[in-house]
Amino acid sequence: MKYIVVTGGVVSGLGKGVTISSIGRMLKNCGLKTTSIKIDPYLNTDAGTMSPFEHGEVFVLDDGGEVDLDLGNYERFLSVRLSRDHNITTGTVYQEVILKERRGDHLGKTVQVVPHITDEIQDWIERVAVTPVDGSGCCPDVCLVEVGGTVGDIESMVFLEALRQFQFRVGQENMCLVHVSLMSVLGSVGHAKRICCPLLFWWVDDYHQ
Ligand SMILES: NC(=O)CC[C@H](N)C(=O)O
Repeated sequence: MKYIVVTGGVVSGLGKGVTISSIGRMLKNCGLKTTSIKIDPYLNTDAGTMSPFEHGEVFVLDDGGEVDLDLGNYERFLSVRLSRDHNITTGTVYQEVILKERRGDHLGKTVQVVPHITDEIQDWIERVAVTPVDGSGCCPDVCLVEVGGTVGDIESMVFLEALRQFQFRVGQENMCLVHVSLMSVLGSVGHAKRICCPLLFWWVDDYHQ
C-alpha cells in the first residue's frame, strides 16, 4: 500500500480536495486502484450538525454517514463508494479511544494523546486504507489522505504527529507528501515568503531525514 498525504498551508479553500481527487484520477487512469480518507480536525464527530456555510454542503454516503463535501468529490472522481470510516475527525478518534479506556483496554495505563490518540489515528488509516471501495472486492493500491484545515491549526497537530510517525510504520518509500499552500509574494520584498508555513518545513525536514 502506498500513501499520499495532502496538507494545506496558510489558508483553507485552496483546493486540497480537488488536488487529491485529480491525483487519484490520474493514478486510476494508470491502472492503480485508489481510495481516499478525509481527516477533519474539528471536534464534531461528523459534518451533519454543521451549517453548510461553515464548510460547504454536507455529503451523505451510502451508509448514511454525513461527511465533508470532499468525500463527494473523491467518490465522483475516483468512481468509488466510501463509508463513514473514510472520514476521521478529532471527535471520532477521541470517542474511540475513550470507549476503549472505559472498556478497560488500557487498565493500569495513563491514556495520553501520544501514543494512544496518535496510534488510534494510524491504526484507523491502515485499517480503512485496505477496504475495497470500487466494487471489485480488491484491496486498493494507493490511499490518498487529506488533512483538512491548515498545518498551522493547533487542532491539526495530533494528526500531523500521527502522520509523521506513520512514515516509519509503513516505510518512507511508501509515503509521500503533497502540500497545497499560498506562497505570498509581498510587493516590497519581491519574492515568495516560504516562512508562511514553518510548521510544514519542520515536518518535511523530519520526513527527509
Ligand atoms: N478545521 C477543520 O477541521 C477544517 C475542516 C474542513 N472541512 C476542511 O476540509 O478544511
